[in-house]
Amino acid sequence: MASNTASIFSSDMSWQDCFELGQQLFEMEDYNNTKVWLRESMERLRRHSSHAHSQQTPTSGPDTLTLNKMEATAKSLFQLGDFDTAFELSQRVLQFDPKRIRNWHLGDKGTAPPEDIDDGYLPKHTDSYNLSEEFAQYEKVCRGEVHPIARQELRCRYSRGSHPYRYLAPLKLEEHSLDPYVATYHDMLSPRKISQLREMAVPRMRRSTVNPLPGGQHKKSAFRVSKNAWLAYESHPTMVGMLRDLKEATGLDTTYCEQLQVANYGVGGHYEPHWDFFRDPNHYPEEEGNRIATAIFYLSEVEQGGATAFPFLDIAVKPQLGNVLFWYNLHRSLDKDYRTKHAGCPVLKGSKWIGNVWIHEVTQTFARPCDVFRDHEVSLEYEIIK
Ligand SMILES: O=C(O)CCC(=O)C(=O)O
Ligand SMILES: [Fe+2]
Repeated sequence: MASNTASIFSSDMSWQDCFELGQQLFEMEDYNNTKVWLRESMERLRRHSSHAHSQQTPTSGPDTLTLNKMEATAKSLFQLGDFDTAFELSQRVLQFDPKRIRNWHLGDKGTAPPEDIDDGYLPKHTDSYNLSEEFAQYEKVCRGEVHPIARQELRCRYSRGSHPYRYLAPLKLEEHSLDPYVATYHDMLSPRKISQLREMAVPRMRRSTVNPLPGGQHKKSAFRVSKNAWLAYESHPTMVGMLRDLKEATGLDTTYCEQLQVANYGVGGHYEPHWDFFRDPNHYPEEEGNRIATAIFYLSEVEQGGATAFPFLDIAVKPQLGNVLFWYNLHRSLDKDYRTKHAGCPVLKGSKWIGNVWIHEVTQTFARPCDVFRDHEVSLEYEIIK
């Protein structure tokens, strides 16, 4: 499979990439696929090291941390009864650090400490969701199997947004869908500002969580595999500027936004289909209202995978450094627009960084007035999983 992917995209996956994928799958309790990827990874590591040996070039084997992970994974696989894969992993560990055999004879006292104790952990979506048409469609869109139909009305154009300054410096706008409205603003953040943001976020990054119940505990979940940090806009002029630019572009008032959420996905990282609006009013402050719109600032590109996908709209947006993907989560009537279900597709190669801005509904009355008629019915059928 790894070589198939490589032949399509003409780039190869390293043994570390395959190992990372295997580990993610293990975390998701997908043991059949775990086995395939871990074995592929070990085979590649074996080939990599024997090639280096035959060329008489010094090879940099796995570092201590990786060896610890390999050892811990082998142990878990052994306990699950997958002796062959456990054996294969152990062989590679011993190849690079033969002294470890002594620890194994000492039992638990000698093994590497677990990296992170998981207290609350939610499984992936239910099996029935993974078998649904909707999920199959999500996977298709992530693979780039989209069928652009009747999109003649969509344009790439210069936009003056809502500020006179933008007559001099118009924005580069690419429309993906008019109803619901989904668009990209190109070149909104310079590489220098992106580096600043990422540097500010790194020390605060923690494993992302989801919170299914209002007031409930935030939990790690296999349907959202990433790390994130929250940054206060006022803490740096770059972030103040991001809100100002968004306001100029969209006309929306950015007074009521959550803090900036910087997120990072490694290989295998993803965020399965979800809505950004809250379904339960207890989840958001009444005086701010629900999340009317989302703006994703792309803080990196991704070599393979990692698109933002809208399964119902047949849209997959590839991260492009400095671009902003913007959409409305609510109808003009402020009803939830169920067509806006979206996902962060799995990263296959590289690393993905984004900055999420969530703009709330209060104070947008003049920027986005409602129509004479309530316009929510078109999206109701998308609430139900098929
Ligand atoms: O990673 C992406 O492209 C989407 C992220 C997202 O939907 C979210 O953080 O709510
Ligand atoms: Fe989202």
